[in-house]
Amino acid sequence: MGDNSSSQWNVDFLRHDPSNTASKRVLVILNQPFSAALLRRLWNSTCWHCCADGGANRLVDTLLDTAASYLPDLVKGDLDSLRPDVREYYESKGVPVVKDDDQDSTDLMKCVHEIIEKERKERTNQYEIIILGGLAGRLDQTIHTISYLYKLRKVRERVYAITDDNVCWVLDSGEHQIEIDHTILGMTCGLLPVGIESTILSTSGLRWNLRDHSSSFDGLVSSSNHLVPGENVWVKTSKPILWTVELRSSSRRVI
Ligand SMILES: Nc1ncnc2c1ncn2[C@@H]1O[C@H](COP(=O)(O)OP(=O)(O)OP(=O)(O)O)[C@@H](O)[C@H]1O
Ligand SMILES: Cc1ncc(C[n+]2csc(CCO)c2C)c(N)n1
Repeated sequence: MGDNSSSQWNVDFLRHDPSNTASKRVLVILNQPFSAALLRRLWNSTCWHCCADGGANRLVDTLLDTAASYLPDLVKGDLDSLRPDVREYYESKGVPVVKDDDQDSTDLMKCVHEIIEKERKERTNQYEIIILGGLAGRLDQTIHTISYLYKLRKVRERVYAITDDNVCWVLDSGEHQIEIDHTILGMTCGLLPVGIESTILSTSGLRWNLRDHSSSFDGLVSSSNHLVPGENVWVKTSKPILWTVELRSSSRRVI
């Protein structure tokens, strides 16, 4: 959380056997397409599940006749996208559907506020937050998701955004060890200097490494970089930077 410390990262929440760590994570489902395979993996590695408004439509439409086995703990938002049939379905199953009309915060923000409230009530440590969706589709929403990752990094340890194609999170200023599971992650990755003037980057474990090199949005942007088989990644950055890595296409299909 912005203290220039050294952090360890992994994507254990994408593994098949994460049940021992599910209790520390929560899932926010946005209104964007996702595969049933990805949803099931994330569901099993999280202990609380919230749909942002039309995210509930996606859940029902993706799970079809297995929807009753994956009931969310909450549907929250301004509810302008939630279909009446989906609302009726979840209400009939006892799922709380909560309308929040605030026009200065997005449905994603409304869900995160619920997580903060949950932590306050439980007097528990912070949950890790997995955001499903929000990285494609409307550009304003996509940029909002990334901006929110940046804002949340100031107050929370771990927030990830994931789709069938990518997983990304903000690496705060400091050093980062990123454990790479090559059975889950694809080859391509990027270090994207979003929202900062510039950063000084050093890396190892990439095909194209940098050493004390300046990176900025109107200068060097490390896109289309590659992971190296068998290696983990190390990043040192003087300013927060967005780390993104492609998911292996097989992890979208296998449940
Ligand atoms: N086209 C999109 N591209 C990227 N993210 C999206 C898109 N549509 C929705 N989302 C994400 O899903 C959440 C719920 O979306 P929904 O469609 O239900 O409501 P919205 O009215 O589009 O969003 P909001 O009310 O937050 O502006 C949004 O807050 C956003 O994070
Ligand atoms: C400066 C400014 N720009 C845009 C919005 C619009 N807006 C932002 S979040 C939100 C809620 C969507 O469910 C809406 C309508 C605003 N309020 N203030």
